[in-house]
Amino acid sequence: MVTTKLSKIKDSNENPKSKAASQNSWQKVKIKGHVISDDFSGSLGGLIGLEVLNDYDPKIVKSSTKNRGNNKQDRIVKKTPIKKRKAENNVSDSDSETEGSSDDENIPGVKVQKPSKKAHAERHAQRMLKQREKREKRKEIRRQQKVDGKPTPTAANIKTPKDLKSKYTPNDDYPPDRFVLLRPPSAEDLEEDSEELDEVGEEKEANSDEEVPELVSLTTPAEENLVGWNGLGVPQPILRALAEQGFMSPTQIQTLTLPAAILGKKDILGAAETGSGKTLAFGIPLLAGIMELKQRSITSGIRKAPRVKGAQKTEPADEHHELTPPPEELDYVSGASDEDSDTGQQSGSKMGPLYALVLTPTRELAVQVKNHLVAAAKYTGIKVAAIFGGLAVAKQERVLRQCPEIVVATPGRLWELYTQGNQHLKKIEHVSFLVIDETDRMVEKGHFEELRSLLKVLNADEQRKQLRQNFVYSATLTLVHDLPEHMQKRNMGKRPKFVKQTVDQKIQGLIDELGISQPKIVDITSSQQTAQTLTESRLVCSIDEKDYYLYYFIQRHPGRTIVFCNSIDCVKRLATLFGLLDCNPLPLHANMIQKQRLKNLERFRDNPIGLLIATDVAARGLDIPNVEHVIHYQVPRTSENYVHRSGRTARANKHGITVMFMEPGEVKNYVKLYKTLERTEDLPLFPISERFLSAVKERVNLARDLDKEELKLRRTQSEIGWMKKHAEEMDMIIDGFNDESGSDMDEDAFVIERRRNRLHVETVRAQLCALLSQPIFPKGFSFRYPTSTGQLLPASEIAPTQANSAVETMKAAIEDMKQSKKMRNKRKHNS
Ligand SMILES: Nc1ncnc2c1ncn2[C@@H]1O[C@H](COP(=O)(O)OP(=O)(O)OP(=O)(O)O)[C@@H](O)[C@H]1O
Repeated sequence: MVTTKLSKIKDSNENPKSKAASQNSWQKVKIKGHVISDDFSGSLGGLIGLEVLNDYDPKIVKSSTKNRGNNKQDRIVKKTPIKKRKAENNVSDSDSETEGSSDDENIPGVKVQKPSKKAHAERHAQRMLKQREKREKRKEIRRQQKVDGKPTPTAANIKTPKDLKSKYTPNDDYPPDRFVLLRPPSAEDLEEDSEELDEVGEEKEANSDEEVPELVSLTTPAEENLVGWNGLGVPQPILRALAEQGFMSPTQIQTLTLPAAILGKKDILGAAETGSGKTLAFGIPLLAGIMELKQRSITSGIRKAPRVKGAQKTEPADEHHELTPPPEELDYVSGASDEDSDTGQQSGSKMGPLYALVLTPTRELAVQVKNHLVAAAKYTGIKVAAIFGGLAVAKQERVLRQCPEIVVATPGRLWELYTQGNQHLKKIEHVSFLVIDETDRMVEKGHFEELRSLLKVLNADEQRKQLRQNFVYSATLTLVHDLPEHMQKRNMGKRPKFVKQTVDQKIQGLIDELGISQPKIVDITSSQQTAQTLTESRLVCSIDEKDYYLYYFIQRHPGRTIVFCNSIDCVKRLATLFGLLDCNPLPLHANMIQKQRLKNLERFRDNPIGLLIATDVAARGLDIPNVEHVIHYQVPRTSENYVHRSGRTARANKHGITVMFMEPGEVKNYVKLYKTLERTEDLPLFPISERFLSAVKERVNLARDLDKEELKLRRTQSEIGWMKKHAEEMDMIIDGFNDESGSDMDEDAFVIERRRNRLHVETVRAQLCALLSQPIFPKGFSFRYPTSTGQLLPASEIAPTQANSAVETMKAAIEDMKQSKKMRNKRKHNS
């Protein structure tokens, strides 16, 4: 049983009468069981609610009492009764800047010495004098600022509890800087001594005998918004970096998982829609955990492991890890190589542990996750590196010699380097944090065999496995499939042989496979699986017409667009065709060299009307801002692919649209997908204005023609090249092969044919060029499409600014469909 001041807050909130009564003194109450600190300091970082503690590490409960003497920060935000403040000031007068806490009275051994009236009057006079001087000084500063221009408040100059530490108190026991900033000071405040905060209270105290008001007016609205992160345990340096990126409050998945991950040290299995901020949901706990381990000078094991029978006690790895190469073996020269940028902030020691391993299914995603972590780690000094295939092994080994504390990797390259005996990667055996992003994809059978090998290494030691904190995330973690057809057929008898896997079974399978011990499962995916802000649609056509509709869509609705195909060949063909149509397509598939893949992504990011044509290699995780459209050129093979492809748009609460192109042969796949996603209604049809299709077809047909002719020419060219090469080798001269001029001397039919081909190509290209210079849609064109009642929807129903927006067009069409359905029902009812 512990006495706390928790009751006062509860009382004052709930009952106005008791509020008045309790304002003058804290009510001591007895609470059975665990007590949670209600303050916003201490290792709880502003925890929490009683109910959540059941899930948390017992350390937290202990620390709530341990840190009671250090509750500095709540003074900034809470109202303190003036009489109590007076007593506190008297107590702490000798270390004048330290404001007393009401809790101090409860600390055994603290004696309150009552001063004489005279001494009090003297001190009061001194204080008043000092305040007057300060006021003058402040006025002078403000005058100066008016002349020079005011400093703008930025996240960088937000005053933190740590910043205030030296000014408020010389107490060395001030809690570590893992506290949420509750009331960041304003720019003006930055110019003044934090001592003033006390004095403002004192000044008021001198003038009136009322309560000291909350010191809230010193903040800017932007900084105040950071309060959204309160109570989640996010350390201040991370918070500062988040504020800089404009992340003023957590997303839902972050709110739900961060306390359990940071404060409870729980394993997390998280499922949330695409673009909902899952990367930081695991990124922040990684960084916070590493900061904590560094503070505690421990290199491995973020949490206490339960004792395993028969297992030997694992000694924590020491600070200078034995597997870290000695400095003389390092050939890294600071600033001399481009690997600098790959490890985020690269400075200081090359000796160091590997705290965290993040595994991703694709190389692009590894780079992106690394970048997210580097941005969030800006003020922590934690180094992050990405290791993935397609780049030179030697380069990546150099990166690893700098001992990044977090390694983000694809399983293949990681395993390759590990088995080659890389010294830094050897440390994965006792890594403190493991993240498996896009987990459902990573553990799919037949993929990422290296992951299984890695898991064997990671889980080899039971004790270490228990010490490790695991994070498992995906948008489709809890998506379960119907039984395949052949199993359904075999289930026809009385007793079904096969049963559909449940969500719980799927989760349990993951827990067993990954060796997770203390999971907290958070599933906030909606029943439709895709983002709430996504508008979904489909377009039914023949295979041949798909190119027309794609060109129509791109021309009609300019905007950043990703086109997904099921095969590399399809990507290549479309990239060539749309290149000829001057759409500047950027292909992305697994057969491209890695540098080109990354370059194309960069270009796509930079172009607001960029067109990326990709296989499913780009389906998962890629966070490209403001992708407006996702086109499924072919119906995806799995529901997961549909959800992830579609999730490249409508991210972070932005709006986006997906259009699925469907030819009759793909209906079967569509139905399967529709069932798995538990849809009850067909996807609505995307509206097309037929009157422009002939112009579209003409251009696309010419481009196809040109493509064919160019291919023919390339083939003959390469044939000639081959023959020429062999003729030269044999020292032979073959008529016409050297001729590129088209002179009359050529009688050879082969040469004449070649010249004709070239001429045809040039003619078609000129025709296409002329057509492409004309717009398909006249300037100022307002979209009118046939409604479900067969009439044209008046253009006035779509705002002119939104006339080009595919989302708005689709929304208007959906609305129209609803209206006509209503009308039909009404007519039925009347008749
Ligand atoms: N607290 C926040 N406030 C505002 N934006 C945020 C916040 N956290 C993350 N974001 C932004 O939201 C976007 C999506 O985040 P992220 O890539 O982590 O999504 P995700 O859930 O992992 O998506 P996917 O399932 O597609 O991988 C990113 O641009 C990220 O910077």
